[in-house]
Amino acid sequence: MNNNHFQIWENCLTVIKDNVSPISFSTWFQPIVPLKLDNEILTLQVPSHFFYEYLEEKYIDLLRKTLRKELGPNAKLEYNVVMENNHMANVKPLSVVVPGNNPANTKNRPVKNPFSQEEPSIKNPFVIPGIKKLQIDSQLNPDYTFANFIEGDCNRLARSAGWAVSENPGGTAFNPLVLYGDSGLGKTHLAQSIGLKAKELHPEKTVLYVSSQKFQTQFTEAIRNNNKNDFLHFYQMIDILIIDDIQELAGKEKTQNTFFHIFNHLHQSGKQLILTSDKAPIELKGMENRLLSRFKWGLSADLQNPDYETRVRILQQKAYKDGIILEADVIEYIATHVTNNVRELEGALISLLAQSTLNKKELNLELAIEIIDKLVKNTKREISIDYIQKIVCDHFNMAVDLLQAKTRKREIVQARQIAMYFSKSMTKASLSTIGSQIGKKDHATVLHACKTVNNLIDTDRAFKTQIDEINKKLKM
Ligand SMILES: Nc1ncnc2c1ncn2[C@@H]1O[C@H](COP(=O)(O)OP(=O)(O)OP(=O)(O)O)[C@@H](O)[C@H]1O
Repeated sequence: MNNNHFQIWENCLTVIKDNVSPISFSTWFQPIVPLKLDNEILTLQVPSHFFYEYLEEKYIDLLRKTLRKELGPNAKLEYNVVMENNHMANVKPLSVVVPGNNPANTKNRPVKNPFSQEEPSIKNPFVIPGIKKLQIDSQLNPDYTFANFIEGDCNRLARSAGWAVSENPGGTAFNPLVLYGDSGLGKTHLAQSIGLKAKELHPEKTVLYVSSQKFQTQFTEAIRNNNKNDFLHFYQMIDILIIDDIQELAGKEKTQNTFFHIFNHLHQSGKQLILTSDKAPIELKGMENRLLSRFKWGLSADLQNPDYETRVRILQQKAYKDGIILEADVIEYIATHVTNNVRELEGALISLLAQSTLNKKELNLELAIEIIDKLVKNTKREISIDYIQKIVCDHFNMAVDLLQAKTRKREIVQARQIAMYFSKSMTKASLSTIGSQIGKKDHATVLHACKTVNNLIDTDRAFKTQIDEINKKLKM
């Protein structure tokens, strides 16, 4: 048996070369430097932790086979990872045992788990090939299941894309899956449903939900404690990463930069990313272009305001879950008057229940009218696209349905443009959300509508008067 580590590794490389693509060979094997051979333990130096993990993930079988061929059945492999500043003094031993599971012999470099409160290190997350998965709390809310997420026209695409992703994480074209839409429309719920379902279907996968705010705080802390690499490595080990409210990273360049590396690593390794945002990626401000362009690689699916039928079904389901029976007229009343978003719908139901229980009042239409009217008056009304369409159509004395009609009739086209114009100026909805709700148009049509209305306001006095009147009605 040849004891020269260079020669042994050279022999291994000859076999490996025949078993991997030329690109993989030059990327993953040529940078490896054989350091020593101690009995049957070959020590290899790898350029980074990421590199080490990648080898472990993709090539451990090949490495095991080749090494055993060279050194016999007791062959073992040990990695040395070069730390970032490249000083040899900083080369940290990070041992991995091949093939025996012999944790007693291993020295492990703990990676700080930013989610762990008291004990910062994860125990041996990757000592034993094959059982090196992170054990972490996924931070998922068990109530946010697909079963509890009512489907409607407002969320159908997002929901089915989410379902597909949970069945085959990292294996669909929807990577990243970006869920976007206004506040309270179910982005967090849906994103977490995907995580829960994926965990159920693929228990071996590591799922993590994190809000952008928490991600940001952890990052700042990692920098302060000189743990940036651990932070990076922790996130690079996740199989399904869900980051909520990505718009909150706007302007945070360093965090974005780190997220960029995490994103690339995960995406390249076939891991799934699920992001939520209050705007379509195209409209996100303060984000690096290279990140934005990556968000567009997968699918961006929006969540819209639920229509009346969906609101009714959501209320029925929530009431059922709370174990109460609501008369149809009570549900209809709430669904008609609380139209902004699902969170407010839930709030209305909770107020109604509380009032009925605390004041021992019967939960009937009379109570619903009393409570909901107060609630609607007290909430600073966020004007919804539905409401704008209704007011615009009332003003022109036409049925609301006509705005959805496929027609080029001048009055209808103009009413549609006016509704789009007000939706853009009075709601936070994106151009595409507005377009899809008003006549199923695209964002370019909405943009054109806004320009046309602005031009007419400047040039046509009668038109401007109409706009002022509608504006007044909307603000009443
Ligand atoms: N389709 C739905 N079916 C049942 N419940 C829903 C649905 N959509 C939203 N909800 C409920 O509405 C509430 C608000 O949803 P969620 O927090 O997911 O909204 P969000 O879009 O993430 O809001 P934000 O942008 O403010 O974080 C949650 O309690 C959620 O369970």
